[in-house]
Amino acid sequence: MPGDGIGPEITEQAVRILEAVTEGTGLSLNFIPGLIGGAAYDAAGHPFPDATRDAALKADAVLLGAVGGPQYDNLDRPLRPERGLLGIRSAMGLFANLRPAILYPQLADSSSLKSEVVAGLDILIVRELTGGAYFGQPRGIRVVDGQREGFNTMHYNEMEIERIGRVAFEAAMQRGRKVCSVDKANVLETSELWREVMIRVSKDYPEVELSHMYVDNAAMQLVRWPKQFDVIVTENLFGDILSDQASMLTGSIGMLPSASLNDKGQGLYEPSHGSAPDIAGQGIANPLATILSAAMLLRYSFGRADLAQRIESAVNDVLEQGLRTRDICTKNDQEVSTQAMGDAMVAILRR
Ligand SMILES: NC(=O)C1=CN([C@@H]2O[C@H](COP(=O)(O)OP(=O)(O)OC[C@H]3O[C@@H](n4cnc5c(N)ncnc54)[C@H](O)[C@@H]3O)[C@@H](O)[C@H]2O)C=CC1
Ligand SMILES: CC(C)CC(=O)C(=O)O
Ligand SMILES: [Mg+2]
Repeated sequence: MPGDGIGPEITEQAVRILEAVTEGTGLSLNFIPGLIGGAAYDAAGHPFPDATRDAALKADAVLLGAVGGPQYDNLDRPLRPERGLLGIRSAMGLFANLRPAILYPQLADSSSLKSEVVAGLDILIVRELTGGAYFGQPRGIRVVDGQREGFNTMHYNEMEIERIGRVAFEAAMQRGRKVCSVDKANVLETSELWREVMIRVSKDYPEVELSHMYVDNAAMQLVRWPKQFDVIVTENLFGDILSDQASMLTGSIGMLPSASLNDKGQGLYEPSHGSAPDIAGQGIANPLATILSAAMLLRYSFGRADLAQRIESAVNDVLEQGLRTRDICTKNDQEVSTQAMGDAMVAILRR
């Protein structure tokens, strides 16, 4: 599902990479195109058409570009492209969003932070994806005392908190065995319950160290000393914001992939960034976040960690060759287009 803006440019490259890496491996992927976001609104009058829903629910995995654009910003809210994305996340029950922020060593100078602050960075943000203010009812704009007032509702029940907690603790068991739960328990009741449930879940994982941090402090700590974190688990809105922030530790938001998983073994894979209308159609978008999301697709939806690693190692190789899209290009590098980055990746994978 390419979606809008740079979506078609970056998914095109990710599909080429998936085709190249699976060649001759016994895994043959059948790609079914799907409309989502503004592209779906233009073609079918809705950002998440029934045909897209049906195809998504039948698929093993969904690869998605991004949705949204200024031409859609004045549509009624239910018809906006972003609602298509929220719709597919909800329809597939994709409650667990994994956003790994890993610094490829060649990009230490592309980060806005000092290289010693980010060198060796490897953190995983586990973001709850189907609850919180993005989905809470009631919501709307109403008139109160003659004034228009916007309102949203944030709520989380114990089941929702527990299941995302378990995802974070299980992930930590495979990594550095530390979970930092980020909340706003000094102010919000949802966070008070969140913290209580995280402590309860942690009892089942005695090898994992659980800590808690308020979200404002977490935003500061992420740029002060990000390597203190292993796994961060947090609710939907906080995770959305903190993951964009963490992306800059890796050099660019164009490097941050994501996997969104449900409890039926299905997944949706998309870069953490949006449709970047400011650079759409220019052939300069970084396709690596989407390509790394395709690697996550092979790992989580097809059990092919071997193929995922081949893609990740090819990303390392193209960076080693000095190839950079504009967002990660510093003065000694060779700037290449979205397509040329894809070409270089395919050449490495077919070698
Ligand atoms: N998952 C999704 O589909 C998301 C969609 N959006 C939508 O995207 C549209 C634009 O939103 P923004 O806030 O501007 O966020 P954005 O993530 O699209 O762009 C932010 C900045 O990062 C740059 N950027 C993003 N991806 C890049 C890439 N792969 N290579 C190089 N540079 C890249 C953009 O050029 C822009 O300067 C809006 O309509 C928004 O609602 C925003 C976030 C997520
Ligand atoms: C556009 C939003 C629905 C989502 C978002 O910003 C994200 O998932 O990162
Ligand atoms: Mg976001």
